Amino acid sequence: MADPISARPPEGATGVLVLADGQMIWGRGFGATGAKVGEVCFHTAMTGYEEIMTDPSFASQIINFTFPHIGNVGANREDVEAKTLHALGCIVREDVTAPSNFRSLWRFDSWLKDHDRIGLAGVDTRALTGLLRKKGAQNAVIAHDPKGQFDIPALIETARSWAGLQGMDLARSVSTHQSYNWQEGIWSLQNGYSVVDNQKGPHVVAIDYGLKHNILRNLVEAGARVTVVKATASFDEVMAHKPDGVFLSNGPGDPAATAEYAVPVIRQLLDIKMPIFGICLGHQLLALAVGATTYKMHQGHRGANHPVKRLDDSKVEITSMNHGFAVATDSLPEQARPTHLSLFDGSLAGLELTDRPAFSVQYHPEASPGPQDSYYLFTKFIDLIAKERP
Ligand SMILES: NC(=O)CC[C@H](N)C(=O)O
Repeated sequence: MADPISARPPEGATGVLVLADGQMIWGRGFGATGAKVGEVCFHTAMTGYEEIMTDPSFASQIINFTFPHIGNVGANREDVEAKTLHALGCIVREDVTAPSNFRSLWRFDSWLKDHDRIGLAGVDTRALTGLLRKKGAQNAVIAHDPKGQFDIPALIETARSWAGLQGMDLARSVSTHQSYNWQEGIWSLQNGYSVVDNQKGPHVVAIDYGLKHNILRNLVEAGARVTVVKATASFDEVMAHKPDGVFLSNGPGDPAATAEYAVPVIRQLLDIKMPIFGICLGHQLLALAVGATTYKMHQGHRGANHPVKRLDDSKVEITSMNHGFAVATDSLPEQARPTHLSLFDGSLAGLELTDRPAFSVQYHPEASPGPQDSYYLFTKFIDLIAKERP
């Protein structure tokens, strides 16, 4: 490798990804200018870049998209998973084109710029993915300057001195500050989003560690009346809403760090046999609450076609995944039964408690983006509540 400090950008480079080990990946910057530090990881979904960029689970992450054409349907108000973009930026193969979609409101690059997110185009994203598979997710800086002037030593230092996601609680920073009700169902081409009034349905309190809107929509479609509360809500604050069931959401960062304030609340909910359903970070927190441990994965799972084996009937669900931490299967206590396994690496993809009405999955059944094989889990939760709280 060339001396990283003296390596010059190729002609016309207006963007760069600087890895903590000093490697530089040059390209054409787009979106906002400046520099941002985070973890660079790769995502293999072929569609759904709006959902991915707005998913709060991607806070402090830079997404390297393996699909080469990203941004070509622009951005709209319907496909977002949160009010703003949460991924720090993205790396793409092809330059962003003008949007070609009747729903598009913004060009992808101006959408990034408006939300202070940096893009890097013209990168050999396959080679970068190869590097990330080999070395694992990397701490890095993504930078964009239209004049192509970069203080490389300073960027390397920023990437090197960033603490990394391990030990980092990010749920608190992306969570809502105030409780609110949610009534929107899932989107259809004919009707867009409809308001679903489930006043008589079971009341689900969703703890927002960084939740995605499509999870709330699926809970509503399954029949729940939904109230969202902040990540740091106490047991009493949760119970003040008189829940029939509690949902633990997905979210960014290290589950072991978020556990400090989330686990005591979950344990109290388990003690009163509250029906619980957790997704992704919520799954990890449920596992931590019963004494299991989590670990940081080498490269993580991020894509929309991850096969998962359902152990009860050996059926395979094709799932959407986005996680960089996982629950250590061998750390599960006796009363936590593995229900799903990743067919990519055998890691734990779901569990169920045998002595409490609680279950969780590591993947994203709300399928946003991705296949809808696992929508049934939302109904399973509502059925569980009906059984436990007739
Ligand atoms: N989507 C999520 O909830 C991600 C959970 C956790 N931050 C992880 O990376 O494993």
